[in-house]
Amino acid sequence: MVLNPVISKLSGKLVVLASSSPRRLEILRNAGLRFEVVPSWFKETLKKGLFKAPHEYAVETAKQKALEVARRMPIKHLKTPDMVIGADTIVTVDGMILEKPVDKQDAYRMLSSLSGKEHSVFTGVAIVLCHEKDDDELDYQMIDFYEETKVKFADLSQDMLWEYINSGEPMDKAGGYGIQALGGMLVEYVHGDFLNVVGFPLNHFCKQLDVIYNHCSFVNPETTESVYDRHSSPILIEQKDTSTSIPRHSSPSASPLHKVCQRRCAYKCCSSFAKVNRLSKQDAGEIKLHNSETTMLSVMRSGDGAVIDQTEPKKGDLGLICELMDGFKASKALFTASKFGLFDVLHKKPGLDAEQIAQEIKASVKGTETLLEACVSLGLLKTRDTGCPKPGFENTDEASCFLRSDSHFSLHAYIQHCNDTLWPVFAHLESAVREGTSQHGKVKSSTEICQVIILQLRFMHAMHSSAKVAATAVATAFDLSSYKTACDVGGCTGAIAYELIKIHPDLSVAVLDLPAVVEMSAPFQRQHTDKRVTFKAGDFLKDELPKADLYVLVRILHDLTDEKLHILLRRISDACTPGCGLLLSEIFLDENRSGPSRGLLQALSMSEGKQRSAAEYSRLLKGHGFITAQVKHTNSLLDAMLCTKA
Ligand SMILES: O=c1[nH]cc([C@@H]2O[C@H](COP(=O)(O)OP(=O)(O)OP(=O)(O)O)[C@@H](O)[C@H]2O)c(=O)[nH]1
Repeated sequence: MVLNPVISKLSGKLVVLASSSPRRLEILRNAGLRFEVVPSWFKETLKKGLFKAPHEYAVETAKQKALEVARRMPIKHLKTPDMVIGADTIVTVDGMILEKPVDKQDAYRMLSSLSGKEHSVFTGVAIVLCHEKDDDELDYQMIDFYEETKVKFADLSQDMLWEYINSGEPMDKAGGYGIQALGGMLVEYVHGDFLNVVGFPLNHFCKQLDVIYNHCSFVNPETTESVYDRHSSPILIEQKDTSTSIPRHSSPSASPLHKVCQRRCAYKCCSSFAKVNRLSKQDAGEIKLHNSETTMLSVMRSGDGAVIDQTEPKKGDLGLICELMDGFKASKALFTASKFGLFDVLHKKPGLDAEQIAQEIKASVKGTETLLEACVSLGLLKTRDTGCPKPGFENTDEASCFLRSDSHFSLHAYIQHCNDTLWPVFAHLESAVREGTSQHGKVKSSTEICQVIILQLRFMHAMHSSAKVAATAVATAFDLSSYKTACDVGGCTGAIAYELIKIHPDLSVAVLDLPAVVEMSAPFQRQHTDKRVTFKAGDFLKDELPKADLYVLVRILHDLTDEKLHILLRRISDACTPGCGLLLSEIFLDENRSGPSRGLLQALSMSEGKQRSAAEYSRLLKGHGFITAQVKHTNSLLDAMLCTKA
């Protein structure tokens, strides 16, 4: 028998606490909840500056912790949980967010900033409701909320502070104190939920369970039907079209588009608001559930059921517009840092200060300082306390992984391509839109002919680097064990081919590309000794295609005119016998063409071709005798589709 009947609704379900915090475990165990503990591997590195309010940071971190476990469990633990709970506790004082101290000095800095003052403790909580799917994708709904508690600290003397720090208690606790133990002695008063300070707002959590299990029937992921309160209490849901595919390991970037489609919420949370997100198997579609206190939208339905959006301006909208207005500045800051080799310098010598970095990259100190600060704000660099007045700088994990020129997944060359080729093309976007033509010609005409080869090589470097990042997702998208020979049509440097043979030991791949490309791709193959990848020079629109039982088309079709596209598909179809496969990899647009932004923005600079949805590609291929067997939204740079020749 448990005090809160809602807890009992979870009996028989696989509930997972995505946390290593012993306090959260204890709070939930004491409440009678039965669950497994699977600590999250999500690193708490979200860029705080990107959040409008501190609680949003805590909530987002909680979401990412929970999602990481929800995604990992079916793969690593071979079971899909019914519910995953994630939480993140932070302390805010004087506009700063304090998490767990990294060392004693950090604990001292935190505790002295709290001394004699009132501060806020926020715990963000995420509840992920998972739905098992036939394929290996995960459908889930996300409920998130936060709780705020105010705590006032007494004046703390130096002795007291150090005695407390030396007790060891502060180290694994947000803000550097544990209110439930020795830290309780530092506290003058607490306004709000005590357990929230300890790490988990139990009361609010139970109220949310009540909403989930007693008051709401959630959206059916298959039909995207509306949410209705069983007791007809009005619900307002804002459906956000997050059509941009979100990399499974990254923090979500919400698409700007909002579609309002629901009713009002009767449930009132005490101090916070609740959100319900739904991300389908394409990680698309987000739904927010507001309580009536925070409702800023009024929604009506017209006679034909269409939604009339009477949205009043709200603060969030300005944030979105500012983000878009500044987007080009952020891109250029990344390109510039990359061009100066900043991420390579900081990889070799982490912790350098601005002056030392300026010397290394041969730039002005003032300019370097400004660039470094911008990079920190964008989450590309982080500062390091060197004990000197000037901070040191180091790469974030993302920069280490993708921005160094020598890392395995380096996007350095692709970023240079963005800077040197795409940036000037986008400067002509107005003309491109007005005239409906690509502006590549205009930009290229100013280029010396002798530079063409250098440009071609740079382009190959760019394609190679982005192909390497996408390669694993493409190569692992489907079971290709029944194919023995493949032809990567327009396979350039062989980045995809080498990944394919790595994943599929019985496969050998012939890469077909133009003679000049094959010639220039030699330096990219030096590190590879495997003879299962061969290169054949030829024009895929004219020359004979190598015989294979699997044809691979990665980022080819979107760039071709309709005429060329049909020529190529007809040629591949003619080369195929029944049962042969076609592996197509592109960015697949949503069926309503509302995203993902990566695909739609790329279309703005495309010379001849067209971006398409999976269904559109499927129809095209069907016209050439290929039946689509499987489609995979990989959440990497490219999606994939496997078809069979009928
Ligand atoms: O008074 C107290 N305040 C805070 C705590 C504990 O502090 C940590 C907060 O850190 P976080 O939210 O990042 O959670 P982790 O411990 O790292 O575990 P996760 O696996 O969930 O990331 C939390 O443990 C609080 O309980 C305290 O004990 N007293």
